[in-house]
Amino acid sequence: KEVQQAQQEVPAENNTLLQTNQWQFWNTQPVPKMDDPFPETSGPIDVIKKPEDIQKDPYNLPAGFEWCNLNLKNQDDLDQLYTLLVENYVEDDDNMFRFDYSREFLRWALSPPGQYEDWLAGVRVTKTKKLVGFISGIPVHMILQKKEEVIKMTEINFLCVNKKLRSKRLAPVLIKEITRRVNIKNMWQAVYTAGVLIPKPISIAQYFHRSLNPKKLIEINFSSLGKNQTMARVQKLYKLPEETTIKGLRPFNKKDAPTVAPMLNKYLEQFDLYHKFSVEDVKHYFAPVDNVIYSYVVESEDKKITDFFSFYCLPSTIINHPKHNQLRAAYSYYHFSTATPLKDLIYNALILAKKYDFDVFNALNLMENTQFLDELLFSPGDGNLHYYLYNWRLSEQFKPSQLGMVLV
Ligand SMILES: CCCCCCCCCCCCCC(=O)SCCNC(=O)CCNC(=O)[C@H](O)C(C)(C)COP(=O)(O)OP(=O)(O)OC[C@H]1O[C@@H](n2cnc3c(N)ncnc32)[C@H](O)[C@@H]1OP(=O)(O)O
Ligand SMILES: CNCCCN(C)c1ncc(F)c(N2CC(C(=O)NCc3cnc4ccccn34)C2)n1
Repeated sequence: KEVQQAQQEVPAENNTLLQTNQWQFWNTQPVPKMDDPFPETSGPIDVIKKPEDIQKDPYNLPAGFEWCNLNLKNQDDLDQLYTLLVENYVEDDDNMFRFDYSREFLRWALSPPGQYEDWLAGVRVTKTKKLVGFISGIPVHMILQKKEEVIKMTEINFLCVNKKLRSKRLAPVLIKEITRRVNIKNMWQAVYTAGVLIPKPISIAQYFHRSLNPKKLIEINFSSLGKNQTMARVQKLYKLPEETTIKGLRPFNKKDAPTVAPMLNKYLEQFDLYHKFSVEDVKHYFAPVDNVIYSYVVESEDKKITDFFSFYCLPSTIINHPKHNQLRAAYSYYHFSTATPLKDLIYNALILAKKYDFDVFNALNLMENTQFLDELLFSPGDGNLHYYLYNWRLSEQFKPSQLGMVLV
């Protein structure tokens, strides 16, 4: 009571000394505090535990709610997850856009090789069975700085609580429950990203956008006309050829997986954080699926694969716009180059994205992406993507160029 009283008297910005409620949940978790110093060597934060130390039963939910495992092969579960996210998932700060991950996309992103059936954790209203909360984990083999050490961990994503149930501390319960389900599988680390700042980012990447349909982007206020720019001038500036320009460019197919996997892993070795792709992973993640994932290889005269790029399809709902209701966005995913310069590969990705009627092509400034952002006319976005590790303290802050992994 007296703290609240004191906080009222002291202006918010400088009552941090009195701040007793900041990071109330995250301060209980094995993640670095915002102002922790860096240790000599990287390593786990928590005491080493065993699966048998982990509680067997799920965390308690408020009365009237129950846990469920989603099975995305079941159309009804898939519909419920799609509906929860399309109505309640990430929006920009001005609430103009909300992600619209499609059903096909969710099945692709959440059913990789080795997936566990209890890592798609949902919360339902007991009476109506309506899905009102969700969090997902998928298994990944991560390489962290030391090239020979592969850490089996989970990649967490799609944390979502129905808008009507916000600020009831449901997120910590979802996070603790997925942690329990991962620990039981003898895995103790996680990787995740978020637009929000929480303790404690290992790196902060920035979004960049390349206009493909500038007229629509300006109409929906995604972009704006520069002061001495006309619409005609802007459309000319961003115009792309009808056809691709790289000889030997063709869609990736599953038969390429045994060749592409080792080449992709080799390319990613230059970074300090990335995951190792099995041949099965490459088959799953890169087999083209319309309106989900687009992947291409460059094949030389003697049928050798020399280069690879991919982008994923993530539309956004345009909230309350009279003329447009969907922004079609393509996001740069994984690539490698051994013969064709990266900027030529991505230039061809732009040509293909335009051909598939995307409005914008987004990329982060991680991996070697800064090599092409300026030349291919990307502009910096307002979104930052914070990268996080759970239960792992790094010996240094990573620059985005040290990151070799893209989450959807
Ligand atoms: C070893 C295995 C470990 C596995 C787990 C690894 C960790 C995984 C971590 C999750 C990775 C997710 C990756 C993605 O999916 S990032 C995308 C997250 N989803 C959205 O932004 C969708 C729209 N928003 C919502 O649905 C809700 O606002 C959510 C569910 C996000 C919070 O619900 P609500 O707004 O009703 O709040 P609350 O009262 O329940 O809880 C408040 C507490 O929650 C902390 N909070 C708020 N937003 C986030 C966030 N994005 N990551 C982590 N923590 C977050 C907040 O700081 C506060 O804690 P503290 O400040 O008091 O300490
Ligand atoms: C945990 N998963 C990480 C990736 C999720 N991804 C794709 C994402 N995470 C945070 C962002 F900041 C972001 N941005 C793309 C940039 C952008 O396009 N901003 C305008 C915009 C259009 N639609 C939306 C929807 C929500 C937020 C901003 N939006 C900013 N993307």
